[in-house]
Amino acid sequence: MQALLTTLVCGLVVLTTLWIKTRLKNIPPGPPRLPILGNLHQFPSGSVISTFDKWHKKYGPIVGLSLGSQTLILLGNMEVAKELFGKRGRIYSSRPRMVMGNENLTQNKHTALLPYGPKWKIHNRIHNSILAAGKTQHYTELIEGESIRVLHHLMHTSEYNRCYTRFTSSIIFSLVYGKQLQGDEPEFHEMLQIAENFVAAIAGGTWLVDIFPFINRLPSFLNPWKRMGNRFHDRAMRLFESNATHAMGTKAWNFTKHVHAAEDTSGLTDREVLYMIGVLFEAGNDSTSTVLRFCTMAAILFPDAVKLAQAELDAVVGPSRLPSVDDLPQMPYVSAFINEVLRWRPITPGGVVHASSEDDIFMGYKIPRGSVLMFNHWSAHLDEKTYDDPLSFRPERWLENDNLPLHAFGYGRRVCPGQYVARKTLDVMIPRLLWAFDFEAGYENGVRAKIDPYNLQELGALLRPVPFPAIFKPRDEARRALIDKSFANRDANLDGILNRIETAISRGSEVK
Ligand code: HEM
Repeated sequence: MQALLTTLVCGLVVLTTLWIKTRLKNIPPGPPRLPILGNLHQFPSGSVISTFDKWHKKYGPIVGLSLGSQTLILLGNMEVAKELFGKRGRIYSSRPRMVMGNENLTQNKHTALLPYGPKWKIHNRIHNSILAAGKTQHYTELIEGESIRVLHHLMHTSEYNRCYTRFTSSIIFSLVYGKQLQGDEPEFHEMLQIAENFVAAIAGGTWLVDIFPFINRLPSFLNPWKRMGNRFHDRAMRLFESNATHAMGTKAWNFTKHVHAAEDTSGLTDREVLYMIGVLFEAGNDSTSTVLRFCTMAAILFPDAVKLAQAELDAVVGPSRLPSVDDLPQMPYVSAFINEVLRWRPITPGGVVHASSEDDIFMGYKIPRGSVLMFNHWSAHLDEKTYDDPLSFRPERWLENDNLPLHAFGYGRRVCPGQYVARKTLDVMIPRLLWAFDFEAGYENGVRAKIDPYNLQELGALLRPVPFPAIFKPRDEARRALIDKSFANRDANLDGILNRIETAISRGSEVK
């Protein structure tokens, strides 16, 4: 009996090894693999981005790895990402199976985790109905109004992190639920916590249930992953429902009303619709505010670039009015500064992973069906073949070459649908910050802090700077007075702003 068992186990091991070997034959080059384990033992436990970057430097722009039975393909420059996610998007636009993330925590309702298929297409169509470039042009008034609050707060508080989070959250919350956020509302904190818990749960390493998906079929009392998923999902659902109820009861236009009145949601349940709307807050608040944190870091570390941007702002705008997005075409250096922030520290260094749905051959290599593909934004944005002196923060590079690629928002069919809102938010806020303030490192225990541009936190798909103290010094009294006056006179009537958005959208007019 024991001999039979040993033969069976040995047979299974040999078959698995042969299967993996066949599957991995001719995949793109990568670090040497062990039988069965593949590259699991080399998989970084600390900084993923620096290990992947080393592999790209050694093996080229496309690196093949094996994690047990899973094939992982890293894409390290724009050309390969464009080819696979762009031209061959039909087969490279899905997501890998995520038992914990997709099936348990979000119960097949989170846009970013859905496989490519009919349900994702409905989410994407509806998201684009409100976030496309043509719609986003009408949100300038809302974003500019919120930006004045940021300038005013930064003159009175050193808590710029909270200030940026409130700013980006309030823009999305106003559009989606028709309510501006002051920063102390319970629903705001609950939304932030759900988003944070979601990122932490997805980032917290591989779940046992993802390695052995069959255990997810165990009954509830033996299945802590499902129980945790149910609790998490119900909590998010309750909040999305109560936010939507508030949104439907407001006087003015908002995204929730638009979806219910004007979009074809057949194919989704009512709860899926609420979730699809709620996802926008999760995806949109931390991302854009993190770019502002990196912008602040760059502004402290590179005062010469700030001076050049300020000289341009002074020439085009002067001290007696705030810059607006209409000024940007006359301010190439300031526009380049914004691009450079997005390039220098990509906030999603590995993008969001894709999965392939067919076997494919690329550059002579095999990419087996079901491979996981990661567009490595960090390596792509710091690639010395694409960018001269890539580690330096040099806005000038965008003026020297207007064909430089920038793909902070991903590529292909899964490209970020919020990219235009995000970019508009940065196009409003960054010039205003540069116009209003000089930037300095703050103090820690009475000593001037040393800001390290490599002091970064990798949390799942997100890259953030480790919080650092910063001082925002108004550049002169005239600017200080103008910010105070603009804050006092700002139009705080959100309903009016939202109604103007609705009118502009329904006319399809080109007003900003
Ligand atoms: C600077 C800010 C932002 C950056 C850098 C960013 C970046 C990204 C990236 C890299 C992806 C994955 C693309 C891929 O799979 O290839 C993504 C997905 C997504 N983003 Fe953004 N994003 C930002 C802001 C926003 C905003 C403001 C919203 C909503 C209002 C948003 C909504 C989404 C959604 C819903 C997805 C999932 C798309 C899908 O799976 O089909 N993002 N974003």
